[in-house]
Amino acid sequence: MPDAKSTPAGSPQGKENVDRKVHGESVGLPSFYSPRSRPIHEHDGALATRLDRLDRLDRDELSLSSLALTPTSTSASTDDANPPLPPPSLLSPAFTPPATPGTATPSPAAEHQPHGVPVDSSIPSGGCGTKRPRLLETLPEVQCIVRARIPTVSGTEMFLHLYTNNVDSKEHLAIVFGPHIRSQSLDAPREGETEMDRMVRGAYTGRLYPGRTRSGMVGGSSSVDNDPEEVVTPSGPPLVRIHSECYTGETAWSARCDCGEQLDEAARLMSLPSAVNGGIVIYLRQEGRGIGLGEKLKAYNLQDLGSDTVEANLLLRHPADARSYGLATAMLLDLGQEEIRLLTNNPDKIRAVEGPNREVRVTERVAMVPLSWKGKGGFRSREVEGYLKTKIEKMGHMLDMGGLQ
Ligand SMILES: Nc1nc2c(ncn2[C@@H]2O[C@H](COP(=O)(O)OP(=O)(O)OP(=O)(O)O)[C@@H](O)[C@H]2O)c(=O)[nH]1
Repeated sequence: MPDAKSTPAGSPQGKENVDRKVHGESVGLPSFYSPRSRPIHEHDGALATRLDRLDRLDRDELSLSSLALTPTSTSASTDDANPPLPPPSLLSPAFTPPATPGTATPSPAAEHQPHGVPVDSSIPSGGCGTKRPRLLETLPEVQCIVRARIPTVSGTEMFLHLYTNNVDSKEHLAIVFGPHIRSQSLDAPREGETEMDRMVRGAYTGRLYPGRTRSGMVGGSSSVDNDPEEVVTPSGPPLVRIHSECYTGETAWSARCDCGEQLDEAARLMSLPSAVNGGIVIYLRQEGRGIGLGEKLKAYNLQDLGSDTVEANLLLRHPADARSYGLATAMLLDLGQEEIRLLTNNPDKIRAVEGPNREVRVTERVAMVPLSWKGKGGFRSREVEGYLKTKIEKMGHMLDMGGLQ
């Protein structure tokens, strides 16, 4: 593959390379990406078959919550021109499930500190629900292709890591808070690369500055002794959020879900001075719980016609949740994390991210309580109440329904 020197990003050849298969991978990456340190695919021919199989698996075997629910509420006989006024709240205390550890709204004293509850998925009473998601036997292979420092509007800096993998052609991301968390696949030397190549793909220690000529990496491992900032000895696992892409909630200001708020809150918690063990948001491109944006928009129309979020998916012949988390597990391992504190209310996610052989262990679950339930801003809407209610009632989310008024 041509490197940065021979094929500039803006050149016609660079553009042409964007959609070209490289080493058998449909990575769709521009030509200025550095070569992989090792080929992920040994046999190009097997890839299409594998992707096809995984595509099908996504809908069956990888489905975390293929609930056998029969859609019920789509047959509303109301006149389209005169829809009934929504009730003040969709929720009744009668639905409140028994208290589950970690579901309560945290006390004001705890508001600046993400407090979690210990979990252990290996025992039934471990706080991870009872369902066992079906997982692939082996984890996907991932490689961090490039990393860059991102100063954020809150003043905190983070490092954005872009990954490719051997199961799909999407660019999954890890948003890393804490300079001590490093990607092994990024730091590994690549054949024929120069020091400038290494710095351009983000495999350097410390900070870049105009005129810098050395990456600060020796023999594939980071020599962090030249940057005291990176000499951090974590005293425990980092805080991790596994976030699934949500264009509507993160970009289009949707009040149908709390995805945008959750992403912001995860970043805020990971930026706290007390977050000395660092934090990672694994940002997976599985829009709409894996069904894609187009199908999610259809689901929204079905929701406006009376279905809840699960029923709408089923009516469209999708599983209630078509996501998988093997890529997240593999990315966490690449970032050197075998134990994590996970920000979630979703018990399926805990088990799934641990991997088929518990390659990663979730030691603690930190609840994601909507900000408005805590009286800390956020927003309320009829739609988000329905969304959260369905998560609690049908998808086993560990949230205290009492937060819904
Ligand atoms: N199909 C479908 N997907 C939705 C809907 N609303 C949000 N989503 C998607 O749901 C995903 C967000 O789920 P998460 O925030 O990871 O929530 P979760 O796994 O259910 O649980 P938490 O970790 O507790 O937040 C994103 O991919 C959204 O695009 C909906 O109405 N229908």
